[in-house]
Amino acid sequence: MSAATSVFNQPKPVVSLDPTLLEAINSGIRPYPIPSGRVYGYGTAGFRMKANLGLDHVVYTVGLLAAIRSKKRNATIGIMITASHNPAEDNGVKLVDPMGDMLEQSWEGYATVLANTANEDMGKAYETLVNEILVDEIRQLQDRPANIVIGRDTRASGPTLVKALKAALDAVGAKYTDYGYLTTPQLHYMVRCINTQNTPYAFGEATEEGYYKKMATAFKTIMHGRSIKGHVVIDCANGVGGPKLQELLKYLPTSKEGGIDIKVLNDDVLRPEVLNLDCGADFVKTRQKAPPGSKATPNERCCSLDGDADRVVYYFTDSNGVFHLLDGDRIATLGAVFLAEMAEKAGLSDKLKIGLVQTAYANGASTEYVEKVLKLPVVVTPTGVKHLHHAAARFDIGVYFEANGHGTILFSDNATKIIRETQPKNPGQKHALDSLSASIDLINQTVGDAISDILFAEVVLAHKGWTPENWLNTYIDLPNRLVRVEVHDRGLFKTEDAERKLVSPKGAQEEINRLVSNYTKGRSFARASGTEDAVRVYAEAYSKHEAEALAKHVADVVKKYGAAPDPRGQS
Ligand SMILES: CC(=O)N[C@H]1[C@@H](OP(=O)(O)O)O[C@H](CO)[C@@H](O)[C@@H]1O
Ligand SMILES: [Mg+2]
Repeated sequence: MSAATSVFNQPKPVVSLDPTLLEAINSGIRPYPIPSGRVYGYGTAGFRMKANLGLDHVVYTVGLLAAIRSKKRNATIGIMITASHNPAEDNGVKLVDPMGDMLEQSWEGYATVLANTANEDMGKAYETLVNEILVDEIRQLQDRPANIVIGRDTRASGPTLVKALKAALDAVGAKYTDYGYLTTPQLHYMVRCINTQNTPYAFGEATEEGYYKKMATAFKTIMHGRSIKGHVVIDCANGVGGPKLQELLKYLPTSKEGGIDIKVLNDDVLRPEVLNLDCGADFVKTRQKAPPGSKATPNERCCSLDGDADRVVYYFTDSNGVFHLLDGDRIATLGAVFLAEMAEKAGLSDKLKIGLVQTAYANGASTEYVEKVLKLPVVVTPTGVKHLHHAAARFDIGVYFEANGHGTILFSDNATKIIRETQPKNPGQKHALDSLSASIDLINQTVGDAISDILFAEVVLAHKGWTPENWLNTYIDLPNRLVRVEVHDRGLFKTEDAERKLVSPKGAQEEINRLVSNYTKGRSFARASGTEDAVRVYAEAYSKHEAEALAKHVADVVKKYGAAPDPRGQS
């Protein structure tokens, strides 16, 4: 009998965990019951809700799952407590995988099952998951150590949630390091640093200081011989990005020293209730205006972070007082312009395949600019950073951004090796290779990082000698409109082709197609939101008036197909 057959013939062992462990799990969660009627789901960005609706229960269960994940991967796992751009009274929790990426999607189901388990069944549920995940015919991994790192934003509910989390980790004997306040991308950075230390891919030193030093060193290298015009105003949404940016400034040279002048706005973390209130990236992107507190003068470069500093948008007001947004699409094209130019100067155009990844929400004009002017390939994925991230990893240099400002740039191991091992033949080539090499360190490749994205954008603007107006004029955005439509059951709205076509309800897509064909440069799609109970409709067209009309008509189609069934049975 071959070894393989004998393994197949063995029944899977069933492991019973120590009853005192199960009792510890059950008693640890006792203070955190599920409020009646609550159902939780691990969504696009983990669990997110009003903090007082049983989030402590959910966080406890995330602690249990993190311990199992850590044992399974034999690596440190991250837990971030944040609700990003959402209101101050919300909070949330998400898991970070060993390389600093988001939790593997197939595990979201486990997270959802545990979160919806009643307190008295929690020990048993943990045991069931251990058997499903950590026990098989060949190995039993339940006794491996578990290591977790924790970060949180500045929300008032944070400390209580961390307490619930630690109760879970203590119950199962997991080791943990609580970093306290961190931006989301800083936590992703820590996880990757810890898991790559003493390897050829060591990412950096797993401390805040290590993060600032890595970024500042790369920034100084890449700035060599370039100078940034004027200053940049950064609105920190009164979130954790404020104090972290202030900290980074201690490591960065000012413009007099060949560096950058940053003016920090909205960094009040002592009043948690002002978080994301009339400020921040989401406010600016959705309202298409500067925060009311902004005192920006014409053409002053401004940008806004969100509450956990993983998103950024730029903007300015021109001399006629007109507001202009430079969103994620623009940051992506700016990065691509620079990297393509540097790759060419380094003589590596043929060796490094550079590509862009967008979602259907990217402005059609940006896609056309990348394909026709920059002559780079564009891949479109479903909404959600995890989809973009994976698609970007297939290029040597993959630039990905959602229009709302969340994104980063990935360099493959192959690209890193080529860039770092190519011997320059002249000073021009050396400068290009050094710039590419420093970009690898300046950009936080684990996840979108507003602070790192800003430094990179500033360097590129300096390199091109561009004002925000020059940047804006690289292409002209098609006027567009995003509408939120509440329907009876958003689950009815199913899509294909990277969410650009509805396959259900039957007949809806045909109606949308007919509408779109009436508009010059018209494009529109409808999809169910992954984070809100609604369907989103996006439309763009040649003029503002047309884009708005198209959005309204498509929203009407969605309303019609999404209406509640007639209770009398007549449709
Ligand atoms: C149109 C839009 O901005 N959608 C957002 C929003 O997703 P929805 O699935 O559309 O609700 O939240 C996601 C998580 O923050 C973010 O990744 C995404 O870009
Ligand atoms: Mg965020």
